[in-house]
Formats: sequence, structure tokens, C-alpha cells
Amino acid sequence: MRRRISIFGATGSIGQSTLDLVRRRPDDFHVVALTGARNIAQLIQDAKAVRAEVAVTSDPSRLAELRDGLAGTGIAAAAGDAALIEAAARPADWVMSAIVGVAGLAPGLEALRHGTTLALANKESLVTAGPLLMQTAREHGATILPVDSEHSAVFQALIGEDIRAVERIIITASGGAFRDRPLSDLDHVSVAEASQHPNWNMGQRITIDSATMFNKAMELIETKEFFEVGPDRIETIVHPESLIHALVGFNDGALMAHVGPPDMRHAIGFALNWPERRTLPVERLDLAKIGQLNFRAPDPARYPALGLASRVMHEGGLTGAVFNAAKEQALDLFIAGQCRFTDMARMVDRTVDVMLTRHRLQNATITLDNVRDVDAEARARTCEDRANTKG
Ligand SMILES: NC(=O)C1=CN([C@@H]2O[C@H](COP(=O)(O)OP(=O)(O)OC[C@H]3O[C@@H](n4cnc5c(N)ncnc54)[C@H](OP(=O)(O)O)[C@@H]3O)[C@@H](O)[C@H]2O)C=CC1
Ligand SMILES: CC(=O)[C@@H](O)[C@H](O)COP(=O)(O)O
Ligand SMILES: [Mn+2]
Repeated sequence: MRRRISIFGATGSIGQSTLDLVRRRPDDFHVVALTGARNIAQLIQDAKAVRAEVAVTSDPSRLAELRDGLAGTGIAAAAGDAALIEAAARPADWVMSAIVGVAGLAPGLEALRHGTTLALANKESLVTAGPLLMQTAREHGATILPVDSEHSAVFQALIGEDIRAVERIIITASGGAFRDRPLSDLDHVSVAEASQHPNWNMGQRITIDSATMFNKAMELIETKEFFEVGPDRIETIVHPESLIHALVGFNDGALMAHVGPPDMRHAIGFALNWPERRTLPVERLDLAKIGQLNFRAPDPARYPALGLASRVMHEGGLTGAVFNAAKEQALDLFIAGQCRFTDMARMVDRTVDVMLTRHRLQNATITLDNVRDVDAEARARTCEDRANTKG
């Protein structure tokens, strides 16, 4: 019996790695839905290659192009937010959530409502609405498998363990594009420089978030929400080689580390094959050749996003949704050349500050509508902040 799978964000970095694994085992999978946004040529090519039931673009202005490309294939074409939700509601055994940004939240929730296994790469879902996501999975008997490399690593280190015996979870950070640059340079670094990750090949947004460590900030919050452990038991450490992805510290002093090459096909393949392990096409590490691994404490002056993560975790409620929206907006401004690299953390900090004083974010119920409301306000507030401080 072939497993029915769907891939949201199929045209992106995670989506393409997922398809690479799926195409290697054509007899094992039936592809229900593939989704993308603007890369219609890729979406058409992949939908045909795996004979998907439906291909969806989130961008309604690209529907005609998608339809034309799929004409005569029997593959349905659809567009827009409602079409993404409809695709998520189609019966599937396994769904990859790899849309970038908070746009990935609603399709993931819809898939969970249908009791599927959700392979979760989209970290914004847990950051903006962790309790809602976890509760939805519980209510519908669905399973969430973490795909973010650090969380997949923690998940694997916890197999057969009792979470009550966990003293701490340490997620590693590469330090990003500017880890060795003088702090005084950071005001003037370019978008192109920030888009070069030292170890991983990923989409542009997460790559820049690695350079600011907003990515790690999100991952600390993700850890709290997914593993349901207190913020004071979650740490990060700079590990420039990105070979250890995470460590779990137990109450008997043992530290269990997950070690592997920086290739997302491991974490994706682990989720695809779970609860089994199967052979995956990733490099086998030669430790003698690697020789040594390095670690250092993150410098809070270089990475102010980490302090913000701690605040978000302690405040809770809708603070994560505000934080994420401000971060997405600040990133848009940086990519558009409208703010400096170092402005991003300052803007997010101010937006979180203002919105915490204006709203009772900590005690708010987390619903999709509430997330959307605070998301819109946080984006507007971040743009306004930029306009007011523009020198
Ligand atoms: N890349 C990685 O190694 C890792 C990624 N992640 C997380 O996984 C997610 C995906 O990352 P990554 O693959 O790098 O991102 P990419 O930018 O490479 O891909 C994003 C995908 O989302 C689609 N998309 C963009 N905007 C929208 C929208 N508004 N609505 C619907 N679809 C949209 C894109 O379509 P199109 O390209 O057609 O425009 C593309 O398919 C992110 O949340 C990221 O943080 C987590 C760990 C590692
Ligand atoms: C592959 C992955 O999971 C990324 O989130 C990765 O962790 C980014 O690297 P850093 O954020 O550590 O630079
Ligand atoms: Mn990660």
C-alpha cells in the first residue's frame, strides 16, 4: 500500500530535499498535493514527475500559468489561501509543512485536524501558536514530527527516555554568516553577505535569520513549545562546524548528542520513515578527518535576538506571534534595503515592547484569528517604527 503524502512548500529548499527522497522510492508514495508560491515552473515540473493529484500556488495571479503548464496531464491546478486549505484537507498519511513564514500555520493546522502525521519544518507554526498546534494534534489523534534539524536531533535523543529525567536541552548554533566579523562591521553588512550560510544550504530568509540568530531564537521557542519544557532548561551554544545538532542533558549527568552532516535529508528522511529507520543518502562522517569540534558561548551583544527569545518564552501567550511578525517584517525591510542588519533586532524589540504594553498578550487565547490580528498589528507597528526612525 503506497503512503499518501503532501508537500507544502514543495518548491523551496526543504520541499526539494523532500522530493529528492520521495523520487528515490517511487513505489512507496502516492503524492496527493504539492504547493508553491511563485516558482511555477518548478511546481509544474515536480507535479508531473511525481504525478501529484493537485498542484497549488498560493498566488492567485499565477493560476493561469500553472493551469497551462498542467493542461492534459490530469493534475488539478488551484490557487490562493482557500485552495491551500482544501489541499491540506485531502486525505494524506504524511504531510510536510515547509512553507516559509506564518503562512504555513493554517495549512498545517488543517492537516492536523484531519489526523495526519505532520512533518514540521515550518518553525513559525510553533513560535506563533505552539499551544494551539499541540492541542489540535492531541484532539485529532494526529502526530507532529519535528523536522528542524535541532528538534529532530532532540526528538531522536529522547527516544525511549522519560522527559522528566531531562535537565536541559542544548541546541547548537553555527553563529551564522558574521560570527567572526568585528561587531563594528555589522551596521554595514549587505543582504548578499547575510544570505551566505557557513554550513547549510537553505532558503534566503532562514539564512539571514541564522546570521542575526533570529533563527536560533525561534528554535529556543520551538523547543519550549514542542517538548513542553521550561525556558530555563533550554540553552544554545555556538558550534561553528554544525555537526552536533543538539544535546540532551539527563539527571544522571549524561549528555546525549546527535551528530551528523549538515544535510536536511537526514531530518526529513527520519520523519518520512518514522517510526522505522531506513538507509538515507547522506554523507557518513569521518571523525578522524574532522579531528576536532569547537564550542563557544554566544555573545549577547552580537546576538540580541537570543535575549528576545527568553523574553518571549517567559511572557508566553501571543507574544510569540508578535515577535515572529515583527521579525518577518524587519527581514522584509532588510532584504528591500530599507534598514540595516543591526536595525532588525532593535525594531523587533520595540514592537514586542509596545504590544506587550498595549495588549494582554500573555493571557490571550491562541486562535488562528487572534494570531492573524496581532500579526497584522505587529507588522504595521514595525513599518511605522522604521518610518519614524529613518535618518
Ligand atoms: N531550509 C532549511 O534547511 C530549513 C528550513 N526550515 C524551515 O522550513 C521552512 C521552509 O524553509 P526553506 O525551505 O528554507 O524556505 P524556501 O524559501 O526555500 O521555500 C519556501 C517555500 O514556501 C513557499 N512560499 C513562500 N511564501 C509563501 C506564502 N505566502 N504562501 C505559501 N507558500 C509560500 C515557496 O514557494 P516559491 O518558492 O514557489 O515562491 C517555497 O515553496 C521555514 O519555516 C524554515 O524556517 C527549518 C529548518 C531547516
Ligand atoms: C538546518 C537547520 O535546522 C537550520 O535551522 C540551521 O540550524 C541553521 O543554522 P544556524 O541557525 O545554527 O546557523
Ligand atoms: Mn534549525
